[in-house]
Amino acid sequence: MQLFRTVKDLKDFVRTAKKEGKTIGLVPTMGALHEGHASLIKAAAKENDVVIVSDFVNPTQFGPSEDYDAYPRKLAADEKVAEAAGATAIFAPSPAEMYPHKDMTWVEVTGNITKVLCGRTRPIHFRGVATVCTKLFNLSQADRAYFGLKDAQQTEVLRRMVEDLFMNVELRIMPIVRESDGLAKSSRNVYLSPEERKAALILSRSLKHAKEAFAAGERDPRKLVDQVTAEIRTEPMSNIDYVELYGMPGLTEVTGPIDGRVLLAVAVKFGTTRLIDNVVLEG
Ligand SMILES: Nc1ncnc2c1ncn2[C@@H]1O[C@H](COP(=O)(O)OP(=O)(O)OP(=O)(O)O)[C@@H](O)[C@H]1O
Ligand SMILES: CC(C)(CO)[C@@H](O)C(=O)[O-]
Ligand code: BAL
Repeated sequence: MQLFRTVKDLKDFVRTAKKEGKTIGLVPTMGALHEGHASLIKAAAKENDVVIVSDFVNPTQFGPSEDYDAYPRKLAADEKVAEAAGATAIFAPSPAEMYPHKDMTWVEVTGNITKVLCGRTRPIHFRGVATVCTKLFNLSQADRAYFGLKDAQQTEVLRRMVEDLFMNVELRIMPIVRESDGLAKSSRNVYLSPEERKAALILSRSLKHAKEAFAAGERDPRKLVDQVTAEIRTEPMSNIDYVELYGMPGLTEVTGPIDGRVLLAVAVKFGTTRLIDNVVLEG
């Protein structure tokens, strides 16, 4: 597996791969790779000749009081995980490589999809994600790009961007990988104290109960949301940011399903760590 630190080196690699008629899969990440990322890399390796993993903590998607500085950076370990999962190359640029000019060119998806849910507390977040993903799609010339459904709103924002800008990349959305006790794998889990880690299990547990209620016939969005909210509140260490449904009329301004799915999504803080999770109810 090759490591590229510069835009030029990545471009040279991509040019050669394209000349050889190879298909390219891109897995955008912020590093600190875990089994969730590995599942995306494995899927990409199955479907493409070449797999490029980007490993870049993107400054433009963090708000001023967020965890950009604290975010874990582990390139040496990431190289091992990426290679074992089947990556051909890892692209780990500096912020100056990715953002060479002070005067920025932004890509911004407007409308409710970027303003609700995570957009309420992270108002500049999706502009940073859309901008960096556009750069990564252009640099990698990927045929397919792989994202996790854990960041469900992100997948919907990117789907709209790709559609609106006629980008030549197919988005492949993969299921959430969990710890054996149910906690969704996340690079931010390392911030949790042992007590917070235990408390955080309320997310997957309450979502599982909502799925059971939906399977038993519950179709009132308010009741499903209230059920999850009430269960999360039984955990004293939790501090709810949102509990919302996607793709079901009645409760949220986000219209339309995500990738054809009805999802119940949550964002909850445990201490200073904000975790997100969701469950597919239908689709
Ligand atoms: N548990 C998981 N299962 C499947 N995909 C995942 C999982 N965790 C992250 N991903 C996906 O990996 C990609 C890169 O995510 P990122 O590097 O931000 O990791 P993360 O663990 O989600 O970190 P963070 O906790 O900061 O959100 C995204 O498409 C994300 O949805
Ligand atoms: C897609 C992404 C790598 C863009 O920085 C990031 O938002 C993430 O890790 O989900
Ligand atoms: N996985 C989303 C990256 C972020 O929270 O900034």
